[in-house]
Amino acid sequence: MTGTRFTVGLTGGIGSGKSAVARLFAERGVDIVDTDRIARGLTAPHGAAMPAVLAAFGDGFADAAGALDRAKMRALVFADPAAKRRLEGILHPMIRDAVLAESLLGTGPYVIFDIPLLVESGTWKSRVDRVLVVDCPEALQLERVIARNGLPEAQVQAIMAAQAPRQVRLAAADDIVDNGGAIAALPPQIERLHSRYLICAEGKVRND
Ligand SMILES: CC(C)(COP(=O)(O)OP(=O)(O)OC[C@H]1O[C@@H](n2cnc3c(N)ncnc32)[C@H](O)[C@@H]1O)[C@@H](O)C(=O)NCCC(=O)NCCS
Ligand SMILES: Nc1ncnc2c1ncn2[C@@H]1O[C@H](COP(=O)(O)OP(=O)(O)OP(=O)(O)O)[C@@H](O)[C@H]1O
Repeated sequence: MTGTRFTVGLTGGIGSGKSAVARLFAERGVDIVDTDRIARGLTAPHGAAMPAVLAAFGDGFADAAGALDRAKMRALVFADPAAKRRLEGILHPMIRDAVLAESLLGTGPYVIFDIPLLVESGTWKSRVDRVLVVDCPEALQLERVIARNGLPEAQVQAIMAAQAPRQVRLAAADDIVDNGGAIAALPPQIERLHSRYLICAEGKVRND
């Protein structure tokens, strides 16, 4: 990637700790572009994707306020790969455009794209300078998501089955954050990575 700021693609399976890691970079002044946040905005009441989503899936997928009924859509797409492809076909191009637009706005030393599906989607790898994977054992992902969302174990398993396996994601990593331990183990790892990324960002500015 040339002509843009140094960009890190942050990824990891559901519940691996991407948001916790992104927060620590944000505290250090790094710009974060979060695709889950963008996707939620697109499917909020009057969100830009809602007309296309309802045309494809039916008005029954909107709640009373006109937002996406997320629980209903979650139950559908993680049980029906064709429906998942249809939803992604609507949302992913809109998410991609919004990410690239938002990345131009920040003023931090570099930018992190928080993209759960970076490894799966194929389109992002060439748009980031480094891939940072947040890793933890799958049993911990399961435990943390159930504790956070109260989702049934089978539904979390279905979401994990729709994502790249841990080893495939790790094979795509330039850098890895180990989140298999306590939250307190994160800051020293983020501090080390941040120091290195600042040097990379500086180098990129000089070479541009
Ligand atoms: C299916 C939806 C409605 C479920 O909403 P819900 O509020 O339960 O989940 P939320 O959006 O907070 O996502 C939570 C996590 O689910 C996983 N996930 C979401 N979408 C997908 C997907 N298409 N494939 C695999 N995993 C996914 C990610 O790990 C994500 O971090 C929602 O995730 C959605 O609109 N997904 C399609 C858009 C998409 O692919 N988003 C991923 C970021 S690009
Ligand atoms: N090291 C840890 N120890 C205990 N709990 C943790 C740890 N890291 C994260 N968590 C908790 O696990 C849950 C998932 O973490 P987080 O939301 O950061 O993951 P995520 O990868 O962003 O998830 P998603 O893919 O669903 O957006 C949160 O409730 C978070 O507080």
